[in-house]
Amino acid sequence: MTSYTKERMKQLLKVYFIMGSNNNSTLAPEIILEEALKGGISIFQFREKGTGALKGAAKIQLAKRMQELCNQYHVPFIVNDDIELALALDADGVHIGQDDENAIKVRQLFANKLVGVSAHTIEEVKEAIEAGADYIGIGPIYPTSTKKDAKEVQGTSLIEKVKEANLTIPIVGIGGITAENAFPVIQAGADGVAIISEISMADNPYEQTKRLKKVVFGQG
Ligand SMILES: Cc1ncc(COP(=O)(O)OP(=O)(O)O)c(N)n1
Ligand SMILES: Cc1nc(C(=O)O)sc1CCOP(=O)(O)O
Ligand SMILES: [Mg+2]
Repeated sequence: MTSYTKERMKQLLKVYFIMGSNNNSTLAPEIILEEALKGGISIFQFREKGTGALKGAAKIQLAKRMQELCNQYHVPFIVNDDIELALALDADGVHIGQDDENAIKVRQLFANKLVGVSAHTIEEVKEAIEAGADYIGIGPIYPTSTKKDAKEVQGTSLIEKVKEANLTIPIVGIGGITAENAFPVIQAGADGVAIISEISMADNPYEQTKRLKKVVFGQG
């Protein structure tokens, strides 16, 4: 664990926005991120992967611009998968999946930073806790077309299992989450929702973020 308490971590997970340069429609990624920041996202993950993803200097430059925006709004900036980039930018943390760098090693490398781990079974959740993860990402909750290699849709079943097992690690649900279907994820026991397309492809990312935030706080 880092210096973030579990309670603080749970607050940060409320509306977790994730994006890269290929998740947008007409607006530029930086514009979308700033609108989402104004709308009240609680944490941001830079996830530059998939068709047409930037590489090399272009990727680093975009990451830096997005990090600067997050800093302006005092929102933690997390890097997906790319440990080297996270270290180079002194990011606030990293998110890794089961096919990425080993969680124990990542925990050591990012001793005072946030480490998020994806989990699809209760065993993976327990392993992530053992490795010292600050939070777990559970998904896909609903069908998603954003991640081509997503696992089978599991609804909220694993979230419920984690709560039944009295495991207190902060949880964020991910995959196909919209303002219309977010509340059951919270009701099942997640601390927040992780979103790509519902915000990044929205006509108005600011309004969409505000809508999601209301739902997560039970005011939707
Ligand atoms: C918050 C959050 N949860 C889960 C994931 C998925 O991570 P992973 O399984 O490593 O897949 P990729 O995102 O790397 O394709 C995530 N990124 N964020
Ligand atoms: C990045 C990611 N991880 C998932 C998982 O199940 O671990 S689903 C997913 C894509 C989330 O995008 P959208 O909000 O557009 O469905
Ligand atoms: Mg990954």
